[in-house]
Amino acid sequence: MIEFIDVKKIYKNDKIALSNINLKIDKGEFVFLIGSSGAGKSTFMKLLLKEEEVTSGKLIIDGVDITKLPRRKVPKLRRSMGIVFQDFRLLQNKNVYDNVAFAMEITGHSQKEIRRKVPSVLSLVGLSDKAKSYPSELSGGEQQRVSIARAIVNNPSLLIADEPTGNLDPQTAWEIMELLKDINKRGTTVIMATHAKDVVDKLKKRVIALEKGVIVRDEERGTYDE
Ligand SMILES: Nc1ncnc2c1ncn2[C@@H]1O[C@H](COP(=O)(O)OP(=O)(O)OP(=O)(O)O)[C@@H](O)[C@H]1O
Repeated sequence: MIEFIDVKKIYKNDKIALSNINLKIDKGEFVFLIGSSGAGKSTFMKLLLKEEEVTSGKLIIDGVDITKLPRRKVPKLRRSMGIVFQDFRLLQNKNVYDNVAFAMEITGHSQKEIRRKVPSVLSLVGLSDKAKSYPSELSGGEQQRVSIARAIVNNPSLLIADEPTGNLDPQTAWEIMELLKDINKRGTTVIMATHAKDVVDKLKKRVIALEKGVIVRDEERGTYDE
């Protein structure tokens, strides 16, 4: 469970990126984070990842206030989260299998565990036949599937997706949304920042709308516009 209590984020240049953020996200929820450019969506996600520090307030994840978490415990926090970006961010010199395997290697898994887990995750995202392909040989949708496989291979409890369909054509975007829905059904909490009105309107999940750093709307089964 995630809880923001009076969270404020002011960047070093005095820019107030988020203020008065109070919300709870239960385990297993699917949440869309919407808002125009500069509204604070990326900042919201960076605070969860502890890539940026909260200026004031508390941010509690599974009972721990991460604003007080010592540096040495940050890697463990990040291991409990998977992250997917709009631009995929795959390692171009590694094939599909190795891109996913690498995420397990850097978190200290054995080769035996890797050989067991990577094929099952590639199968889950529908890429078993592309294991030996390099990112440059894949379509955008396939590259996003690899990045999702990499994000979930360590069984994170939270998946953070920053505009995951932003670079994809509408049909491919829907396929990626189906995959994210599947992953959510298996118990992973999903927080997805998006500008994709059609996706938000169709899925009818919780919608948290930010405007100039404050929450202006928080609706169960919400839509993109009010
Ligand atoms: N490192 C930084 N230093 C100073 N100001 C920043 C920094 N990062 C973001 N900001 C500012 O904080 C505000 C919120 O930015 P943020 O990136 O969270 O918005 P966003 O909703 O994710 O936008 P987009 O949809 O364009 O990604 C903006 O005014 C931005 O200029």
